[in-house]
Amino acid sequence: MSVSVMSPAVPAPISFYTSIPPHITETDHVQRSLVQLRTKSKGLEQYIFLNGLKERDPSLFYQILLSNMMEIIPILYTPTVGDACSFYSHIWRHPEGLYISIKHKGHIRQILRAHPAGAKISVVTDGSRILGLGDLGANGLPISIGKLDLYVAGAGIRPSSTLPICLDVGTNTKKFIEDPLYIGVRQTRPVGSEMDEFMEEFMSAMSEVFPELVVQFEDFSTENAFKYLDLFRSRYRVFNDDIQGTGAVVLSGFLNAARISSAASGLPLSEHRILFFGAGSSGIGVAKQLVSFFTELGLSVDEAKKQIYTVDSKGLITADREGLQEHKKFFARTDYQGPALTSLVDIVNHVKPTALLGLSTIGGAFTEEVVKAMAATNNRPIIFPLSNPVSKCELSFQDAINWTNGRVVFASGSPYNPVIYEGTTYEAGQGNNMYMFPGIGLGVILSKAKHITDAMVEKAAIALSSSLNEEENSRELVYPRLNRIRDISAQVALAVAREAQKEGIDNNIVLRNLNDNEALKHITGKMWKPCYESHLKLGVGRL
Ligand SMILES: NC(=O)C1=CN([C@@H]2O[C@H](COP(=O)(O)OP(=O)(O)OC[C@H]3O[C@@H](n4cnc5c(N)ncnc54)[C@H](O)[C@@H]3O)[C@@H](O)[C@H]2O)C=CC1
Ligand SMILES: CC(=O)C(=O)O
Ligand SMILES: [Mg+2]
Repeated sequence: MSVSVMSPAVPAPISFYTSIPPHITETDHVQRSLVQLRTKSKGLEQYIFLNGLKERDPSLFYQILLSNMMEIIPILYTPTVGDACSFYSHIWRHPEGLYISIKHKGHIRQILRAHPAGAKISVVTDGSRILGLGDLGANGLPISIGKLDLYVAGAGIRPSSTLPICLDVGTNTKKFIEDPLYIGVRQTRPVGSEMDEFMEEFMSAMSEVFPELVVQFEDFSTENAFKYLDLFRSRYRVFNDDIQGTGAVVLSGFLNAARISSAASGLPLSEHRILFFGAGSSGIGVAKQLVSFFTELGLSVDEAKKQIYTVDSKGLITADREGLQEHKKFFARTDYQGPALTSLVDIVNHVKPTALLGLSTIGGAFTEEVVKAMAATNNRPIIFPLSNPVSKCELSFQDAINWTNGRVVFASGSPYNPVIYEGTTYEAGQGNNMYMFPGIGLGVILSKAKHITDAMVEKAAIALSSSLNEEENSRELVYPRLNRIRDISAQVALAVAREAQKEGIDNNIVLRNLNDNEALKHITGKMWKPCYESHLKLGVGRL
C-alpha cells in the first residue's frame, strides 16, 4: 500500500514538492507519527500531540486511531480526556467543536447556520458533571470531542458529519470563575426557566438547521440529565448517554457476568440481588434498565424492583428518608426499618448482593473489607466499579483479583491492564457506554428513526451481550474485545434499526427490505474509512 510521493499519479503543485521530503511514504509516516506519540509522556502530553495531529493532518490522525484503537482510545477518551477537561482552559490551542453560550440566547439559529451543513450526530454537554470530576463548565468540550472520535472509530461516522458542542452557560466551580485563563462565561449556572428556555431554543434550532441530526446528551448534572431527556425525547432524535447508554452497556455486561456467576451458584438470573453504590443519573438509569429487562423475563415491576438496592452519600436509600430526591424514590426500600445503614460494609452484609455496581465518583470506595464481604457470600462475586476516570474508580482490577483470589467477575468504566495472579492472566472488562452509543447512533441515522425508544436501547444491549465470540466466552470476558468495535457497532446498529422498524418509526425502506446478512453488509458498507494515501499524494491538509 506504500506509494512513493515522488511519482504521484496526479501532478502536484510545486509547493507540494518543496514541502514534503523525497523519501516519505504513507506507511513510514504513520510509523513516524506513532513513534512521536510514544516518546511523549503518557497522559496530557500525548493528548495534546494527538489533538495537534488531528488539526494539521486529520486523515493521518484517523488512520492512526483506527489501526491502534486499544492504545489511542484511552488517550482521547477515559482516563486521559478527564485531565484534558480539567485543564482545557490552560491547554487550549485552537478552535475546535462549537460553543453555544448563554449569551447567545435569542441568536442560536444564526450561530448554528454559520456552521457547515451536514451534521448527522452531535454530542452535547453543558459541562456540569464531566465524568466523575464535577462541574467543569466550558472545559467540558473535550468529552464531546472524545465521544465523537469514538463514533468515527467505532461506528464509521464520517468526521465531517460530527458536531461536538459545549453549552457554555456558566459554572458553579469558583476556581474556574476566578481563573484568568478560564475560557467560559464567568457566571454561575442559570436555574429554572432561564435554563429551560435556553435548552428549548437550542434544541429547536438544532433540529431546524440540521434536520437529520441525532443528539446525544452527555454529562449533564443529575437533575438536568433526567429533565431534558424527558422533555425532548418524544420531540427530537435525542438520547442521554449517561442514563440510557450506560443502562444498556451495564445490562449487557451484567447478563454475561450473571451467566458466569450463576454457573457456579446455580442462582437463576432473576434472583440476583444488585446493589448500586451511587444513585445518580447513571445509577438510576442502569437500575431502570435492569428492571425493564427483568420484566421481560416474566417478573412484575414490583418483583423486579425488589432485586435492586440503591445507596447514595447518605447510605442505603429507604422510603422513610426525609427530602428524598424524586429520581431516588422509585428504588427506595420499604423493607428496612432499622437505623440508617451508612457504611458500605454493613450494607453489603445486610443485603448480601450477588452484584455490586459502583457509579458514585468515589475512588477506592470498594475497600478490602467490602470486597471480601462480597467474596464471602458469592463464589463468583460480580463487582463493576464503573466510575470514571481511573482516579474515581471504586476499585482497581489488581485489588479486585487479589482480594477475591481471582474469583471476581469484573468490569470497570476505565481500562485496566491484564493482571497475572498465581500464574493465571486475568483480563478486565470495560463496562463503558462507548460500546453502545456509536452503534445506537449509527442505527438511528441509518434507519432514519424518528425517536430513540427504550426498546431500541434495550435491543442494543442484548445485541452487545450476544456479540462475544467463542474465544471471548472461553476467557470468561463480559464484553467483547474493543478492537472488534466496528463489527459490534454494526450488530448493535442492526438491532436498533430492526426495533425502529418493528415500532414503525423508521424511514428507510431499503434497509427494511434487507435480510439480516444483507443489512449487516449494508451497514458496514456505509462505514467511513480514512483515505490516507490520497491525502499524501495530493498534499491536501483537510478532509
Ligand atoms: N462506565 C460508564 O460507562 C459510565 C460511568 N459513569 C460514571 O459514574 C459516575 C457517576 O455519574 P452520574 O451517575 O452521572 O453522577 P451523579 O452525580 O448523577 O451521581 C452520583 C451518585 O453518587 C452518589 N454518591 C456521592 N458520594 C457518595 C458516597 N460517598 N457514597 C455513596 N454514594 C455517593 C451521589 O449521591 C449520587 O447518587 C461518574 O464517575 C461517571 O464517570 C457515568 C456514566 C457512564
Ligand atoms: C463514560 C461516561 O459517559 C461517563 O463516565 O460519564
Ligand atoms: Mg458521560
